[in-house]
Amino acid sequence: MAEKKTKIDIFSGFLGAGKTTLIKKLIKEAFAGEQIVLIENEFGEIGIDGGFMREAGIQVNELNSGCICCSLVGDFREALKKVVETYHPDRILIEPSGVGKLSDVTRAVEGVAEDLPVILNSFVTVADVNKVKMYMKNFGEFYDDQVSHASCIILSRTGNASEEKVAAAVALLAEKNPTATIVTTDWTVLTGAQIVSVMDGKRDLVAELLTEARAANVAHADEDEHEHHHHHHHDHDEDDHDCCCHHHHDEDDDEDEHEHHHHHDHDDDDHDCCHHHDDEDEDEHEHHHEHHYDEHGVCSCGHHHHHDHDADEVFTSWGKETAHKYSREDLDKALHALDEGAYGMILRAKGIVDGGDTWYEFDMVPGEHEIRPCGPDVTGKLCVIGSQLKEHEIAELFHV
Ligand SMILES: Nc1nc2c(ncn2[C@@H]2O[C@H](COP(=O)(O)OP(=O)(O)OP(=O)(O)O)[C@@H](O)[C@H]2O)c(=O)[nH]1
Repeated sequence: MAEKKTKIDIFSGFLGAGKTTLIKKLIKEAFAGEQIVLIENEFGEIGIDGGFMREAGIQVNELNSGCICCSLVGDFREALKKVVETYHPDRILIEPSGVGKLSDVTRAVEGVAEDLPVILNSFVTVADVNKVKMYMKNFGEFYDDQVSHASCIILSRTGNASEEKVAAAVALLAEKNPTATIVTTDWTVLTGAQIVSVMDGKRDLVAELLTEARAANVAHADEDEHEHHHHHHHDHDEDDHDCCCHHHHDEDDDEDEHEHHHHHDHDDDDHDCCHHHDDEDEDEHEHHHEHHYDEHGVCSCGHHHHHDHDADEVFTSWGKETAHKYSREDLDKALHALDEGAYGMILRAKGIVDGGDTWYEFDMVPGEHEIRPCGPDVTGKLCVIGSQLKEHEIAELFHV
């Protein structure tokens, strides 16, 4: 009997895009009968997402480290091997850091997957419909890499977006990746199974139509030859038209083609985090070299980093554990303040804190935030990610 192969699905997406939300939905709605292992790589000092996954009883291997490709090749090889050999799961979901390059992740997974009974099933990229333009402009090096290497792109927050906004996002994404299926329907009205069938490539209408057209051509050629007039009906309403073509990611994708936009362009109408930096000189946009992997000669992933930037050269994170108590109003005020620009370019903040009577979890991305009551944790945790973070001021803002 053939050995069962574990499917590997990689969920990439920029900070706050909605990866965790999507994974939660799929685990609940689509993977209920399957044995799932989630491997996360949180960018940031405190991996807050680990908490809820642990609650859900799912094995989490958190790899808290800046350089995603390095940590993947180092810890990840072992983690993946161990997970496969110990659990023989049906699927392994990998959620890399929001600022990791998908190409680094997929290459690392492909490398370690060769000797294991696994198949790389999908490379999904979650993209916030409201931020496609802004992130492409400001963080193209990371963002475009995630977009162009995806086999399936799932737009988040389309429920509140206008048709024009969705169309504009699709046009930009399709330009960078003409072959990926782009899911535009608000995912709250889709079932998890519908989303998984797109990820698994079962419902690729373009492929179905191409197959149909090809079959029709053959049929016509046949007819011409034999002057027969049989009607060849090709029935494609079954879901088993498994076209694998869109899972191929030719290695000739030229990474050097990625432009390194680090200026802060703000001429769009999107909510953006950066509108307070218009007067910045492009060159002034610093690249923190605190975690410069070049000083070790070669990064352990073996990739050349000459013109590339590691995520942690551009993005930094600030994290604190705290027993401080925050009212909902305190949090609301602090999260609004973070979005004003005075604390650096904040791309993401999240945390779980003691609120006195209850605990609160919060999530912030540029232009919006959410505060939810939740159960207590062992201590409060705060995490802020962005570039040019004013750490001292952020600490003061949160009274820590
Ligand atoms: N309205 C709406 N909110 C969403 C959607 N997707 C995500 N969010 C919210 O956006 C915030 C961030 O979502 P996450 O799922 O944590 O995003 P993530 O990509 O895992 O973020 P990182 O942890 O930074 O990698 C949360 O407050 C979510 O509730 C969506 O489709 N619609």
